[in-house]
Amino acid sequence: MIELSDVRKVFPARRGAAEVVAVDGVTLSVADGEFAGVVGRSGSGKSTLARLVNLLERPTSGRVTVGGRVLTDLDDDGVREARRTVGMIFQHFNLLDSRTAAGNVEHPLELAGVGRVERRRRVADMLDLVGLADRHASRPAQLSGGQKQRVAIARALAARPEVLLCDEATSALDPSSTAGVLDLLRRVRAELGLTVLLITHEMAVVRAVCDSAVLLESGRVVDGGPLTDVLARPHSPLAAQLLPAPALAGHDGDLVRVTVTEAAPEGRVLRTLAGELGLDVEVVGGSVETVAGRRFGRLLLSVTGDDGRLDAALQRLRDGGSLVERAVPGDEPPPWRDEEEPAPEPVREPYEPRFLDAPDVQR
Ligand SMILES: Nc1ncnc2c1ncn2[C@@H]1O[C@H](COP(=O)(O)OP(=O)(O)OP(=O)(O)O)[C@@H](O)[C@H]1O
Repeated sequence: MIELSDVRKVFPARRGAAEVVAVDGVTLSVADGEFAGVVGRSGSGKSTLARLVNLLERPTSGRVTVGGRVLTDLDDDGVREARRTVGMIFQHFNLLDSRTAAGNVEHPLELAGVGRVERRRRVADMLDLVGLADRHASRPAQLSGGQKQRVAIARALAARPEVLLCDEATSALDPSSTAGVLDLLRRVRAELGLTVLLITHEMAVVRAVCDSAVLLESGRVVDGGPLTDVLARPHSPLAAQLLPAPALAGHDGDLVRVTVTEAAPEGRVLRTLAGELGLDVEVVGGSVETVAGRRFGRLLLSVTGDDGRLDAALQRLRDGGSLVERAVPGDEPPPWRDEEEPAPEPVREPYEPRFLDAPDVQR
């Protein structure tokens, strides 16, 4: 379980730059075994939030609890020890070039003082788990991006963490490697009962694997919850990013937004408007997808015909449980582009200070 209670992180002013409030009073709870996403535009505080969970950054104020232990009450030695219960994977893998896949997975176990026989056993188990047993002797340069991330996952899991933090873990991968890594994360979550906190700017990743998500804006949580709740809320800014259907100017008819759930499917809306009323209906945007095992969607219709009949029909549809409303151009922000490059990394302390001893560390 991860619990953040009113957590704030302020980076002090430096070299002429003003102070930055990166995380601004976040309260968040991720249950044992939950797969939770944190999304937001570049600079909204996602990575800082992830680094606060394992105290790579100490919060300026607030409380961080992982697995029942209040990390913010621990001294630096206590935090180093507790950090073993929190694995982390990164966009650029952070593997040691000079070591083989097996050597990389073994590294944190060496640092933790695990004996040689046990180390070897766990390395073999972990490489097997991520499907890379036959590449144990390969060096990172000989592996694809997806394989490197699998090694990084094996390394993160070798110390048997309770929590796995994934910071843009698929952002450097092509779509098929992304799908493979997400499948693997889903599988290890199920097999090992892990709690996963996944930081991403890619909505497709959230739709594919998360049970819940929060939307960060300027360091604050502005929306969130189980995806099945979020996607059923017509005015959710997070749903507008997960299944975008923004109203754009340039359509002849009246715009109607339909929120699609299994309890409120779009069929009745289309049958009523087009079939019963004979209005001219065109789908001008949106999508319907399976998320968290259920069918959800947001559709934007352009409806041409008698205005008064349309209003009466929308009211009747709402009374019958359909989620419909008039939309006007610009009433919700356009989606962030999935391919949007995250901003350059700010200078940060490394994941594991002792990795710095290695001359070939990649960051
Ligand atoms: N070590 C640091 N020192 C100063 N400012 C920092 C530091 N780390 C992050 N920031 C600032 O905090 C804000 C949030 O940054 P953060 O990297 O957490 O956002 P993000 O949502 O992860 O962005 P991205 O998706 O681009 O990685 C930004 O304004 C960033 O410049």
